[in-house]
Order: sequence, then structure tokens, then C-alpha cells
Amino acid sequence: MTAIDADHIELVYADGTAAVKDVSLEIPEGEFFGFLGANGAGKTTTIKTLVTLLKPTAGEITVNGFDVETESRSVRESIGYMAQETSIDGELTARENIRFACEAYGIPKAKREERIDTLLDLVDLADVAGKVAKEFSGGMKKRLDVATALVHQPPIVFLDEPTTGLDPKARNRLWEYFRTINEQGTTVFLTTQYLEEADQLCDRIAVILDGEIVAEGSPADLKSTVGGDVLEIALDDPTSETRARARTVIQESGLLEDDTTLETTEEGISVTSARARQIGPDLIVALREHNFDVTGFDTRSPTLDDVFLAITDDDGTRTTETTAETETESDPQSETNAGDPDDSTVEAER
Ligand SMILES: Nc1ncnc2c1ncn2[C@@H]1O[C@H](COP(=O)(O)OP(=O)(O)OP(=O)(O)O)[C@@H](O)[C@H]1O
Repeated sequence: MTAIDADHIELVYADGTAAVKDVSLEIPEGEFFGFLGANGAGKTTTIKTLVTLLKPTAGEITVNGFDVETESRSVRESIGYMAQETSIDGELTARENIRFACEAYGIPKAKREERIDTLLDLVDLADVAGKVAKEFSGGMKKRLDVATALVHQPPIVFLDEPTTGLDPKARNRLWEYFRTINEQGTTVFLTTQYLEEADQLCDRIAVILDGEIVAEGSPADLKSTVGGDVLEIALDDPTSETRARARTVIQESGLLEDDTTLETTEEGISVTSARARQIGPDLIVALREHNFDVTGFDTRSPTLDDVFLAITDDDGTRTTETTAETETESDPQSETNAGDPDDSTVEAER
């Protein structure tokens, strides 16, 4: 069965911002689905329409077979939703927070304590169950948040940027946990700004840019859009003339394969290729032999920016907008707070 079916949805905020434009999604039961996009791309707005918090301006949505508009209560009862903002109460202990969620979801009293213990174990907070949540680290709070979203054992879980702002260790623990619930059969809808996260977890990914889906496929499909790893070469005195000469040296090195793309960057040249890691050292040697002063080089995996660039290069129309979006990525929090749809969209709200 299809777990989430969104058909040509649109959402225009009261101030005229078209945050979601003609988005369609069909997510089968049991899938781990990633919704990837930069700050402001439209991820939160989309997720809020799916979980019945915002009414789409156009389009139809069913979740678990229920219509979000006419059967919103059934939708809400059959899903778990972890918002970007924490929903836990800092004054309550971990156990009390989960107990409160059990009460809210109407879990029968006889089952509550066992359910709470299972969840505390699953999110690895059993040892600190009696501590008040305000003393927890960011990662612990997020894990507690997930536990509270899952007390009613929903078949579908929506996670809105669950790991933004966490350190790698805390992030890895959450990933482990998401994998476990998905392996147990839960359909997961995850939004993220990080290609690596989507790559680690998701069966399938859709990339959203300015409210529209611009790419969809498995992580491998998306990476192949980029065409491999990226070797960034920095040159001393990277005038356009120096960079053009370096580019020629690289092109004539005999080391490049058909899949290679060369781009001129501010510091020098970037080389994208499935074999970037292997050919990197030889390219540097070739440049030095031609008297270029290479001041740095670094081979990295493709990022969300690279995927966007690869996508936008194809149709050539979005490059400027993409740059503007990705520049804001370093401060996710400020954008999140400023753009919370709950604050200002009376018309769009249910
Ligand atoms: N309440 C609102 N009123 C008007 N415009 C809004 C509102 N909330 C969000 N927007 C705008 O809608 C667009 C999509 O925002 P949205 O929060 O859905 O993006 P996002 O991909 O989830 O980004 P983030 O990572 O910051 O949460 C942005 O241009 C944003 O500024």
C-alpha cells in the first residue's frame, strides 16, 4: 500500500509566498524516504501539509489511506511527527515526558510503563530516565523527542531535520535508532539539508528547490548526477589567466576520464570525477611540473551544493538562486525561527 500519497500539492502563505509548487510524492509502506533541500526550500511547509498542520492551497493528500482534509484526526492518530522545535518539557524528567505523551495519545494505563521502558531503552536514555530534561544535551533532547513521537507505535514517522545542530556522535546514535524503527517496518519521511544523512539512511530521495522537486531517485542516482568525488585545487595567485593555464595542463595531463568535469573556482580549479581520489596526487605533480604553485588540495565527497549545482547546470536556469539558498545554510536556526508558518498564516491553518 502507499503510505503517503501527495498529488500536485501547492501552498501559498498569506503574504503571497509560494512555498510549495506542484509537489507530488508517492511513498510506499516501509520506505525510508528523504526530502532534501537547503534552508527555505520548502521542506517544513511540505511536511506540515502531510501531518495536517497546514492546509494545502491546492492538491490532494492521503496518509495511511486517510484524506488529510476530511480525515485529519485519523491521519494524526496514525503518524508520529518530530518537529524542528522540541516538544519536550524541560521541567519534566525523561520518563515523565514519555508518560505525558502516552496520556496524550491515549495509551491504556496498563500498557504505559512497559511502553515507556521499551522506548527509554531504544533511545538509550534508560540510565537518565529520572533526570529533568533541561539538563540534557541537545542530542539527548532530540532522542527524547523521537521517543515521545513514537509512543503510539505509528506506522509512519515524519522527522523534520532531526539532526540539525547535533555533533557527529549524537547524530550517529539517532541514525542508528531511525534505522532500527525502519527495519521494524515503520515508514520514515525525513527532511534534511545534508546529502550525507540522506545517503546513509534513505532508500529514495527527492530534492526540493524553491518549492519544486528538481530530482528524485536513490542516493546512488543522485550521486551519479554529480559524477563522483570533488578534488578542489587551490593555486597561489589565481588570476583568470593562471586558472585557464592550469585548466589546460589538467585537460592535457592524460589522467582524465570521460566522466570528468572541470570548474574554475575562486581559489583555483575543481575536478569532479569518479576517480578524483586516485588521480588527485598525479594531477598535483603535473601542475607543479608546469611551475604552478599549488597551495592546497582536498578531495571530498559530493555535498548537497554539488548536487544542486549538477542539477542546475543541466537546465542552466537556477544557478543564481541556488547560490543564494546555500549561503544561508550556516545558520539554520535563525531562518527556522523567522519562517515558522505557525506564527503568521491564519488563513492557511486548519
Ligand atoms: N509563515 C510564513 N509566511 C510566509 N512565508 C513563509 C512562512 N513560513 C515559511 N515561509 C517561506 O516559505 C519558504 C519555505 O519555507 P520552509 O520553512 O518550508 O523551508 P525549509 O526547506 O523547511 O527550510 P528550513 O530548513 O529553514 O526549515 C521560504 O521562502 C520561507 O521563507
